[in-house]
Amino acid sequence: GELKQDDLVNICELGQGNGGVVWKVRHKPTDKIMARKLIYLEVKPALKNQIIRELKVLHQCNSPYIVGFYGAFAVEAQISICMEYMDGGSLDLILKKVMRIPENILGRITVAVLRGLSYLRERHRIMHRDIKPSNILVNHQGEIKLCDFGVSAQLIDSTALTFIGTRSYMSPERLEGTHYGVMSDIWSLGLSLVEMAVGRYPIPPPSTEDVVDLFKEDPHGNRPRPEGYGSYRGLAIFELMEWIVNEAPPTLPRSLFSAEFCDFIDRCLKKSTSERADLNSLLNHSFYKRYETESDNQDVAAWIRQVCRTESDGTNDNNHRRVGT
Ligand SMILES: O=C(NOCCO)c1oc2ccncc2c1Nc1ccc(C2CC2)cc1F
Ligand SMILES: [Mg+2]
Repeated sequence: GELKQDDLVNICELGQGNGGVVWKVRHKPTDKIMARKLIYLEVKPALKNQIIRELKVLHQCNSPYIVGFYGAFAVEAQISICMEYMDGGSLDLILKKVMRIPENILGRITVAVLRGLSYLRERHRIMHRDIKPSNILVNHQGEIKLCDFGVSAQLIDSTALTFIGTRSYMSPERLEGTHYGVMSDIWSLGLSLVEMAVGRYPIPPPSTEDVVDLFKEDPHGNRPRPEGYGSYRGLAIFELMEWIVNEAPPTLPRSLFSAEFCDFIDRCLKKSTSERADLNSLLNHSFYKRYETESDNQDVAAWIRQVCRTESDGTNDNNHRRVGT
């Protein structure tokens, strides 16, 4: 049945994004645990009703690579989107716990994201529009799913001016304001994979010695980052956008990653959309092929357990307050 505010009980806050806050809630009538995203919007009632109507299309969004949807409703100026609770959290939070994500896990993430993007395009004729680590969620079953994609055209329009993130995963063509499409999602995937592989936002690109430093402590990347690690002073958002449009794209150091992974990244991060790989060619790339055969999620499930164990049972010193990156 329809979800409504009075049936939801807050358990704890899961996170604050630009423009939205997410709560872990319990739906009393069904006792189901959900994630409830609240988006504050001051729009005329007619537009709010249109957004809710467009969000209800999410009931038809059923894929192992897309976060489940329970319902959407509005109370005053708050839009609520109730979705599947993913108990492993988002990859940006995971990245804060570990130094970086190993290549084999990044391969499984790549399979899930490409299959999720294909599903959204083939079955719903939409692109994601906001691929980045915080919009890729995992759970203890080892499942990897996408959320926060542009299913409601009116919500896109109503938030276009406010939802500019602090660090941009936007493609050069999108920053230049020219036409863009799913090719822009491919750029964002490439940039997100480099960030998760190296352990810091990759623009401006870390120098070779920076990368060697990032890797020298612990080649396996399981030890959590020491205090203050990665808190390099990034560029201001406008400098960053200029860099993305004018400078060469980041690449992976060939000495630390497989040739297939490096090639996959290079094809995602072509600045010119005509040279950039499209979804179908990536689904035939050797890096994707290497990981698409995995029949179960046990490798990811084991890694998530390990990552969450290092955080919970305090087997190392990463329980101190973390320096904001
Ligand atoms: O959250 C959004 N942006 O995050 C910035 C604020 O933190 C967002 O931006 C949109 C634009 C257009 N239509 C939808 C959304 C949508 N939210 C959304 C989309 C799909 C799902 C699926 C159930 C998994 C859940 C969502 F919360
Ligand atoms: Mg998000």
